[in-house]
Amino acid sequence: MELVKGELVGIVGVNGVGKSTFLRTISGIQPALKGKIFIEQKDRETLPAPKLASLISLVLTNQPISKNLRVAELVALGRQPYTNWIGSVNAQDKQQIKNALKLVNIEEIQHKRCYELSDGQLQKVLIARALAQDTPVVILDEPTSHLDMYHKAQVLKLLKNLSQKTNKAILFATHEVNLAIQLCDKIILMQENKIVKGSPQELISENAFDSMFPSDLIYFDSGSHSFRIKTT
Ligand SMILES: Nc1ncnc2c1ncn2[C@@H]1O[C@H](COP(=O)(O)OP(=O)(O)OP(=O)(O)O)[C@@H](O)[C@H]1O
Repeated sequence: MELVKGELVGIVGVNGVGKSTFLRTISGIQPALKGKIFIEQKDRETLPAPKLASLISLVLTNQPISKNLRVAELVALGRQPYTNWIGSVNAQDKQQIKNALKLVNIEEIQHKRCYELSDGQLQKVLIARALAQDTPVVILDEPTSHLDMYHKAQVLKLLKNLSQKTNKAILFATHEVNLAIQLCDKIILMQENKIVKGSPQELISENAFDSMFPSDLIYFDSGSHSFRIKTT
């Protein structure tokens, strides 16, 4: 598989199919059982941790964070791969932090403590931290879990805009298939015995979504490009 700069790529698939395992493997949290990962032509396994941190940023669900920190402080942690051993930020770091807050549109809440934020706001802060890290690749695991329908759409729309504005490759795992179809440039559909990838339109025309779930309860409606519940 290939990730291209400026593209938003969603990974979809049923619970337990391996989406998170795949993302953890790409980002180096766990070793690959098989295969190789190259980032900007460099073999990931040969990259020292600080170099890897300048290439891939990661936003995980339920990752432990210190909610006592203020928003701007948490975003500033994204600069950690570039700061000196005491973590002091220079003018360039400050500019990157400012840019990240602006891109995600959270400047107004930058002085709030993270425990004061809603789940949707916190998710944006974590995305801003990844942007402050200034990497060509951003990986997110279920960035919209715990969010209501409006905020799910808002976060995914934000990722779409960021991929275009910042020219980053953004890869995320999601259960929001209907939203992914509307917003992603490419979709990777993981199934137990095969992986299909392509533009949403390509996957729809190949009827790839038809076999995603057991057919007793829901079905893929090719007219509305969305999953629907069977009423009979
Ligand atoms: N630490 C672990 N040790 C052993 N097996 C694991 C571990 N983590 C995950 N698995 C197993 O690996 C498989 C893939 O899990 P993974 O979490 O990657 O799936 P997923 O597609 O992200 O699922 P979900 O949509 O439920 O988050 C599952 O069968 C899971 O039980």
